[in-house]
Amino acid sequence: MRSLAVASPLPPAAAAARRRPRAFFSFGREVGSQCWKYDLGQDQTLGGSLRIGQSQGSLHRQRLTTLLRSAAAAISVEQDEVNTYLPKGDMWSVHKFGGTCMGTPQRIQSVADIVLGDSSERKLVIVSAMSKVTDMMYNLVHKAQSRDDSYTIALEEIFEKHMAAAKDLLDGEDLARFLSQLHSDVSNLRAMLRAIYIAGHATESFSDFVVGHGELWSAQMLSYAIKKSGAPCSWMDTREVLVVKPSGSNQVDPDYLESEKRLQKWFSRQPADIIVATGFIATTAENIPTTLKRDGSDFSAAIIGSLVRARQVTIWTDVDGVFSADPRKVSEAVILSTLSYQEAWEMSYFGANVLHPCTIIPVMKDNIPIVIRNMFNISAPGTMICRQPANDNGDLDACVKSFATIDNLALVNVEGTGMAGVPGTSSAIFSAVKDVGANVIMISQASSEHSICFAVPEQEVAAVSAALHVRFREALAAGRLSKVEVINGCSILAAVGLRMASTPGVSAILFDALAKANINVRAIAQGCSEYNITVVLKQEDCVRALRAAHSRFFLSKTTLAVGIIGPGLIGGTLLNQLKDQASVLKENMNIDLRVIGITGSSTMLLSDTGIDLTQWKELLRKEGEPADLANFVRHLSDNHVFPNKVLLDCTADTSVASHYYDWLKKGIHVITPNKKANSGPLDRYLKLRTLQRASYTHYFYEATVGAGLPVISTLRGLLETGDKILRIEGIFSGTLSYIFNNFEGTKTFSNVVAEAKEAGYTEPDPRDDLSGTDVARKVIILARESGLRLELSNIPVKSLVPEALASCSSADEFMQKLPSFDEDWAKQRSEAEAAGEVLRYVGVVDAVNKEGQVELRRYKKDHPFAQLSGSDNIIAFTTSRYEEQPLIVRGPGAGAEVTAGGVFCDILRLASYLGAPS
Ligand SMILES: NC(=O)c1ccc[n+]([C@@H]2O[C@H](COP(=O)([O-])OP(=O)(O)OC[C@H]3O[C@@H](n4cnc5c(N)ncnc54)[C@H](O)[C@@H]3O)[C@@H](O)[C@H]2O)c1
Ligand SMILES: N[C@@H](CCO)C(=O)O
Ligand code: NA
Repeated sequence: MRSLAVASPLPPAAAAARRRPRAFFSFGREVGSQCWKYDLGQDQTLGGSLRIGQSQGSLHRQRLTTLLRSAAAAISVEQDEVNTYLPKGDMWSVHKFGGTCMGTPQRIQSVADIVLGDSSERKLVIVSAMSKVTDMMYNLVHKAQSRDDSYTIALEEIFEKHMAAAKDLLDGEDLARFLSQLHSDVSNLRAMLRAIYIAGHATESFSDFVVGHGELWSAQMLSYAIKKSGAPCSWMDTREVLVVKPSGSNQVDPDYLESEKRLQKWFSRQPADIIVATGFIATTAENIPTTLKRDGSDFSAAIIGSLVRARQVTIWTDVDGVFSADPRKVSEAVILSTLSYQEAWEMSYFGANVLHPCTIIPVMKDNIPIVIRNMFNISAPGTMICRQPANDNGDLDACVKSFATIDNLALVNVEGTGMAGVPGTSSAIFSAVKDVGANVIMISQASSEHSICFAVPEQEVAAVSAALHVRFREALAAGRLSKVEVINGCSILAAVGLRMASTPGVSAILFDALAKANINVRAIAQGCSEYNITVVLKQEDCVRALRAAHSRFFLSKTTLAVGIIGPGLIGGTLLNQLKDQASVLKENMNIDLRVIGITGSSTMLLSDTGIDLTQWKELLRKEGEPADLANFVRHLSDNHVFPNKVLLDCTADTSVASHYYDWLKKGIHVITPNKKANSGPLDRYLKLRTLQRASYTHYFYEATVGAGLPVISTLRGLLETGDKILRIEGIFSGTLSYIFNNFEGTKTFSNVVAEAKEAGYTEPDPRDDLSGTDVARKVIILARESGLRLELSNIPVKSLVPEALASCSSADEFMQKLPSFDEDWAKQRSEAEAAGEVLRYVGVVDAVNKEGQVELRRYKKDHPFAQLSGSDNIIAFTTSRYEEQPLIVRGPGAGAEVTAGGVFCDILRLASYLGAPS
């Protein structure tokens, strides 16, 4: 049972007057019931006409109040002395409307409607000045004290603004009353500003007095607007009630006792069910007007909420509630339904636009919930800030409530062997920091005590560093301290959540998300309260880090920004597959793929948020800019919105492939069907793989061998589970497979080659296929994957390109001249046929002898290699485990759809490595 005392003893002087009646009333409310109990004191005689004896029972609050009032009236006790009128407790609901909510007469009317729509018995409404008015008022004072006489015009504008609003909103007597007050206030202000103008100076209290008029006028307008609908409503100048004392720079402490007394007094004079009170302004104990400084109106609402023990304080604003991260930086940020006081506190510290921490203190002590709601979307339930978050579902991911960032910081690192075990070092460091007035945002010291690092705002770091150099001059000279180092360009990312405390694994998830987004963490701090994990990172990584962490904790998508190089046959087909599958991936697998760049060899198309894939070709043609690979890659790596980025190289270009190392180094994942990197110079290949294995950056190339067939993944599976590769043998060329499967005597050789090219099986230049180079590359790729250190030149290759055509300047010329060799080919074919054999072009990785071969062989017609059709590849793995019967992978090994499908599989593999569900 909570005591809700509504009466206070009379002052001793009054109590001493025996003839005067005394009234000690106390009210209590049974938790969970609407029954009010009263106990009307001790056998009191309240004058001749009214006698209330010992009495106890249930009575409705309203009837009791009426009773008390008539008792007071009947015995003609001065109201001040009876002092029993301010009820407290659950009947009160406090609302606060900021400047934006009070921005126009229409909005003020909506505010009135919201207040009237609240069914609470009593309502206390705190309002700010109409939007921009506070700034206009400060500007008035500024102008006047700088002797700029345009202050008179500025004052006139303010007057006009309020007059116009009032005329829109009110009518009749109320309008007249308001306008007359406005006139009189403005003429007082004019006089006061004139004085400031002459003096060339305004004291803080003068300035506070002037500025507070914005709230006075908006409170009056709203109270008249509410009254207009017939509800009894008074307005309150909180300077009569709210007493505060300054406490440090730009801060005040409320005097609750004195404020409560004054509020009682005010209420006993003007009891009303709806009170509209001015936010922001207050008074000192000496009755000098002042303000509540930062976020003052929220603070007013919280203090008054506490004074009346409100059941709830609602802060109305223009957002749906508190977001899990800044929605300008994380588009998937969600509205939180509840937050604990501590969480709100932590978040507001980190600049999340929640509440000023001081706003939480008054309500926290009385356990009053604050609800943040959107007055422009009243269907949104908003965010409730209260003691116990209600939506604890025991889920590890739900431990983090929100993420916040602070930019423009510098880290200071003080390091040296002379610090360990020497008491007073940190005190000396921070007293030097204090002396230059810098604000320390975060501190971290490892237990070895050899270094202390802390973050300060970047603009304060020069002074801090200079002060430390002076303070530690001797220690630095003597080598006890080795350095005072400044690291500029830092940001803080903080994860906030009450339930992180004592839940293992939260930091692991956070750091895993950061590592996967290739973000380097420079410093870490977590207090033992465990509400907050703070990491310091490079400012340029900050938004990406925020998004990576947020998407890992908040069921939002694994977002992958994709850059496609080479929108030719494979690249173009892939783009179409991505277009068709994007929404399914989003829905079913929480993967959000955004193609933010496409570059061909002459034109490129860039987008910050994602290219519309239904018309990528048209957009590339119409809106494309000249291709520039360096700029293209920069576009991707400079994009700080998407945490994960991948470049898809769908060219056959050696020079594009030569950049993979740099891209991986930048933290950009690489996926490709291009064989050039893995079959290029061995040292480069090894360097690339070493880098990739040492980082969280991925490099996938399944489509380089057997197109979409699971060749690389099968080989890896065998190797990783400890199997030993003995031999890999097969038909690795879709083109050559197609050619020999279809070169059966009915068509010429050159015709079949043209068909293979037409079907999209060949390399951009079919000579790469016919020369055996393409097969040799695949053999090299598989050999290296199996651990052999071979160069392309180590593999003897039987070329099918007639020597005379090797020097053709283009693929077209080659195709034109090829028919002149048809006869030779017809001859070779019939010789094989006569022997009951077929021609097949095969590749071999001989892991035992550490060598590879690529050659045209003849096989009996019943050999498995002779049974293929279309562009089939067949790859036989002979291993320790598959020694008798090889493991065989077979199927179409070239062609646009299957190859693009193989690349797509790699993209999804990447997404799943990055945290998408598998
Ligand atoms: N066709 C298949 O069945 C198949 C199968 C597996 C792997 N691959 C590989 O896929 C890759 C693409 O083959 P494709 O058939 O789509 O070739 P393609 O010639 O149709 O497409 C390549 C595209 O890359 C562009 N390009 C070339 N150099 C570029 C550069 N430096 N910068 C930007 N763009 C550039 C070209 O303009 C063209 O649009 C090749 O590496 C190939 O080996 C193809
Ligand atoms: N040109 C290649 C494409 C697949 O890598 C082939 O024919 O096999
Ligand atoms: Na493959």
